Amino acid sequence: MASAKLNHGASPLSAKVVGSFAYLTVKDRMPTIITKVIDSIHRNKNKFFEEYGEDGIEAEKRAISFLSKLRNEVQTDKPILELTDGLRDVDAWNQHLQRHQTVQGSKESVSWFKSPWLYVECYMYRRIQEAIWLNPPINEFDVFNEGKTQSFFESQQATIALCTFLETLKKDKDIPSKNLLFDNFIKLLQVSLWGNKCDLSISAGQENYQKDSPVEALPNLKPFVLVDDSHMVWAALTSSKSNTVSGKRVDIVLDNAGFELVTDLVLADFLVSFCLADEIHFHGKSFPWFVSDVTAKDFEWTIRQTMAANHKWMSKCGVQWKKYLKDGVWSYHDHPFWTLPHEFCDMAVDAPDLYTKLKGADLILFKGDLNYRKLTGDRDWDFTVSFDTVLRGFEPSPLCSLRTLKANVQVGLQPGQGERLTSQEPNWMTSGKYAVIQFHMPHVEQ
Ligand SMILES: O=P(O)(O)OC[C@@]1(O)O[C@H](CO)[C@@H](O)[C@@H]1O
Ligand SMILES: [Mn+2]
Repeated sequence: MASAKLNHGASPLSAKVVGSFAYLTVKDRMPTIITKVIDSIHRNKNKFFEEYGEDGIEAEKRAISFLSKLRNEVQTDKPILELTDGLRDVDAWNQHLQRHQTVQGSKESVSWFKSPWLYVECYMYRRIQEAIWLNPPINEFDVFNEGKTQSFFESQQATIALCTFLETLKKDKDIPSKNLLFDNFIKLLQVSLWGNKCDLSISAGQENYQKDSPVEALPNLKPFVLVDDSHMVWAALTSSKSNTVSGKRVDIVLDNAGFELVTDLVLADFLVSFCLADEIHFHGKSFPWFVSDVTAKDFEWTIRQTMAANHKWMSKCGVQWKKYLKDGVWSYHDHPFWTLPHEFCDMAVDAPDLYTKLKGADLILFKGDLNYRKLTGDRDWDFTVSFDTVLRGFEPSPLCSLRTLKANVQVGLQPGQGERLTSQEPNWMTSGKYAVIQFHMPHVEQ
């Protein structure tokens, strides 16, 4: 891996700043998440015994002791350690650690409270994975599975409403006018945007699900969309410039399982059903990540559950999604880069294969807050700096971030807009109440 530039741009958010959201996350929310992981492993003790006998119990104990040690390292601001579990991303992580040690001047200075928040928060999830992975036979256990499945079941009513909305559109035999198609596209894009409100890591695993009809709620949410580039997304999707030989491809870089994933699948179904895309590539995580993020297992499970639902339109959607996958119209991809702590501007150098793959898309939708933090480098940018500027050359294809605000980074606002919000609602950047739809078109012809 070539050396990356850690020093590009404004300073990274960090728990160094006492009282900041990053500080409160490292101090309170991250230890709480580790405690919940320990609880979840402990609750499954009987299951491990049934499956693996005494070996399962021993592994449970060892994993819990790894995790207790990890929690102590966070709480006492210990140096970040090298990974030792031999997984394929170990070198990338350890090289990244060395870069930080070089920049910060010593091994001791790279620690939970002194280093960039983005780095240490990602590292915590990787260490949780290490604790599981190093302890066979429970090494395939998803410590966040219960929360993800619960959030799916608890959003059932909203899922039914959304699937019914989609199937009603499809049933209408008339070819929709371009205006109607646009209106419905905007609706489903916004539903997918607000689906991002339902992540479990911001609430440290507390219940967080969608109860109402997501489409009907949209007009009330409009004032909370601070930047709305959806017209540009539409233009990118409907321009004739795209690759007509192999068809139009939309990539969705997924965020959370549960209701958010349902909103993404419905949007993807709409794009294909109304010929706005010929192919959808979904990108997920290769191990459990940030409490609620989608893994391959979650993706398959969600489609299976949707198919099996006891509701005509919901199960019809599930059957259609399964068929899209079988026919190769939809495909699921994971790449180790998505679970590294790197800013996306380093992708071209640090994961050139993924960057090249993304270049094949006509549009990339980046879901959620963590993807926004990685797009912007999780830095203390001025609110008015442009989205184009902070991407710092990351432009594999036309791209759009659909994100509800849950971290102190926001760019592309009007002069005074951020300051006004700060004076009215001090926690506007972290409450999940506000959102952005931010688009970027590459400067050079792809
Ligand atoms: O990417 P997502 O699921 O929208 O949000 C992830 C998240 O909850 O995790 C961090 C909190 O610890 C924040 O960056 C962010 O709010
Ligand atoms: Mn997430």
